[in-house]
Amino acid sequence: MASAKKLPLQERVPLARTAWKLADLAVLSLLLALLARRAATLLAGAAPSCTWCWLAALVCEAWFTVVWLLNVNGKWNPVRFDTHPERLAERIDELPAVDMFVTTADPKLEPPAVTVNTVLSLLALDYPAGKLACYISDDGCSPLTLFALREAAEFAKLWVPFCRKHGVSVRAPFVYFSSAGPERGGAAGGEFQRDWTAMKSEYEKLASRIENADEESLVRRGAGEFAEFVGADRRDHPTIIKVLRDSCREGDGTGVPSLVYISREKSPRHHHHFKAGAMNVLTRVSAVLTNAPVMLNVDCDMFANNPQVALHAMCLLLGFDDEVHSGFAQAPQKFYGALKDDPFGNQLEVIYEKLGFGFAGLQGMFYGGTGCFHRRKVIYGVPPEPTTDVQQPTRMRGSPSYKELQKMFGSSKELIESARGIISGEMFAAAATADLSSRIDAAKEVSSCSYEAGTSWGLEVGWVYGSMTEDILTGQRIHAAGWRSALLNTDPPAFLGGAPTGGPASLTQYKRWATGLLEIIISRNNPILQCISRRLELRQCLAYLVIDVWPLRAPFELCYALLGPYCLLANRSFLPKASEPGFLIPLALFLTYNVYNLAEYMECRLSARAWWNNHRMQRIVSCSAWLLAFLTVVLKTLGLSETVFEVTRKEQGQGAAPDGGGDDGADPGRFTFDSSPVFVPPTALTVLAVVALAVGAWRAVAGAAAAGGGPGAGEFVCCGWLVLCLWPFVRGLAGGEGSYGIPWSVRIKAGLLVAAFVHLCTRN
Ligand SMILES: O=c1ccn([C@@H]2O[C@H](COP(=O)(O)OP(=O)(O)O[C@H]3O[C@H](CO)[C@@H](O)[C@H](O)[C@H]3O)[C@@H](O)[C@H]2O)c(=O)[nH]1
Ligand SMILES: [Mn+2]
Repeated sequence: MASAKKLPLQERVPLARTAWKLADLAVLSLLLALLARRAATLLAGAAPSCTWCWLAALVCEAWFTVVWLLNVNGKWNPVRFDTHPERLAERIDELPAVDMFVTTADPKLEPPAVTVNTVLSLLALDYPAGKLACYISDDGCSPLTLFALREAAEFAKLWVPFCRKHGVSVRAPFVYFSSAGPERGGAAGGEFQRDWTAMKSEYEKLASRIENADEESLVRRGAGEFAEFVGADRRDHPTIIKVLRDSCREGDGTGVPSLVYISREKSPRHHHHFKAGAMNVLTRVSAVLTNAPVMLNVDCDMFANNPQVALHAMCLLLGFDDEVHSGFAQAPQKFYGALKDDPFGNQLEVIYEKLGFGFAGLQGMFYGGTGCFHRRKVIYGVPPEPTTDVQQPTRMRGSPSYKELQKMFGSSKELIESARGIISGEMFAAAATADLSSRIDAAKEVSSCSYEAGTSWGLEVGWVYGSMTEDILTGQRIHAAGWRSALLNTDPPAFLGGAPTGGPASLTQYKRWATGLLEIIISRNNPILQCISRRLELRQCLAYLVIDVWPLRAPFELCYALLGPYCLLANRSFLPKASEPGFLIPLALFLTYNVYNLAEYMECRLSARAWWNNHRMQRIVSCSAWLLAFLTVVLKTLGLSETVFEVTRKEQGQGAAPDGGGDDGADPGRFTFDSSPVFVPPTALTVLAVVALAVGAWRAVAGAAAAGGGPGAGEFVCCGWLVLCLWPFVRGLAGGEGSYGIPWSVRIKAGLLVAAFVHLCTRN
């Protein structure tokens, strides 16, 4: 297809980081020195007063060293991918079709106005409209969502041509109209001004129709359109599919892609596998309707921020000599209207910038669940074409028989036929001509609850089941099949979404992620097994472990955090005295580690405050969300509880009319609480640390410290640092109106834990 002279569509650029590598090794040497010294002290029987404290510290520090090593591996050789969409025209005769998936699950937590903006931004992408189709999965089975989308499909007929005509830079209308008014002079100025004003008023009308829609009256008046919602329960209803727009049929010349609404069948007798289940239904429905060889998926709050994103993605999917290099192209998650300095530590900028680029330099970027372009065949479990130097397993090589396909994909003839083309690697199948509505029956068949029974869906085909963090798990399966993946780092960022704010929502999200990660670790899909038995590369496996071990870090970090308060209360020590030379090692480690992290934030153009917020949140998350995730999975393993996907609340402001967004004087960056059990351990830890500091200080002043064996500067610093990290809880305990204060039920449970711990410490 391409002659050697032509310029490449993408370039893989290794990023130099010599100074960082030295810093990585410096921290590593300090960690090793700490371990060596502690082990030597223990072996010599010289641990002052508390051998088991020293032993526990040794175990924790050994674990921290392992985590550091995993991180060093993950970040060691970062690469960047530069993409050149302007070269597509000369390199490629035809662009492949793209099916775009949007998932939504709850019209209350995910307001339809938010979803609509995401959908509009996708419909208006710079890409041949006939090659795009947008599918929305609604697990909330909400007539409001359908209504909003129906309205949006109408609005799109004005919006899409407007965006194309004027080269609008951000095509989610709420963002576009919330920035400054029309600024353009010259000849086009007058016309643009008029178009802009008209468009803004149309959008406001749309937003208010969506805002004012009322579920009951929609369903009541629902003869035609909403008839299927009458009596439908979101947990128990037949499939609803609506073709809101069929670009083949409607010759209105507006260039708006097809748009399909799907609420998959639900029944209490079947497990629905949350988002992974929704993605698999979207995959199958789109297979029998448009069957594009490339699929883009975004969460309902993740709008396309760069209208060229699909073209950039094509540079990665089509721009390598071997397709194995780009099984998928993932954009880093970035956030819209994010709070200043990341008070809840969930904007993940440094993680994406350091680990994301690091992954990209190994087998490839991890799949992040949203903002990702997949090859359909990769999702179908097809391994990459063999390159000359690799011996590959033969699964799904050649053309599988009808029987084999049926076993994998289920009994739908239409699906099997469409899968055949995809498996053979066809990227430019002629678009089907029959209209979409004629294939609704086939689409309903593949979205039924029982369709997957006995097939490979959720195992070797589609999004993998069994983890709340289906994205990491699915990406891992793809890498284990031998694919590599690319990082789609465009400027401006490809997609922007919402990060949760407030304590409860942020910790719930972290808890879900950690729960899912632990589910991966203890399953047969864990990366170590995949590395041994399949084609997950060793360093990629170790990089995955950096993320996968989040919940396992909780018990170690909690144990270490308790050592300081324990020693102050029990009049013991677990660190060398300030007067001993051995003290310099933990001191240097503490300083170097924190300066290293701070420097990472600086390099990512973030503030010192953002570093501190993230550092602090990581301590909080570890003893709350990760710890609870750990316990939840233990209970699940014992068969005592189930894990569920708790959907993150999407900020209302995002979809609201452009000039809405009232400010009631509340401080959105301040930590909030509710009576959820996640708040109990950090509350207890806060109280404990404060009590321990007070007892330790009193003892020091009264001169009652155990001679030689008692706590020293190290223990005080540990305890003090803990209080600083848990400062939001100190504030929450000290008072605070409403959700700014820690509820009494949490305080009482925490109080009981502290009392029990203090009793243990002071027993003898
Ligand atoms: O039963 C469900 C539950 C969720 N969703 C959708 O899944 C998406 C992600 O849910 P959200 O509550 O926004 O979770 P986040 O924590 O923000 O999502 C991150 O983490 C998830 C894994 O835990 C990934 O699936 C997401 O892509 C990733 O952005 C949303 O579009 C939901 O509508 C469903 O479709 N069905
Ligand atoms: Mn989200």
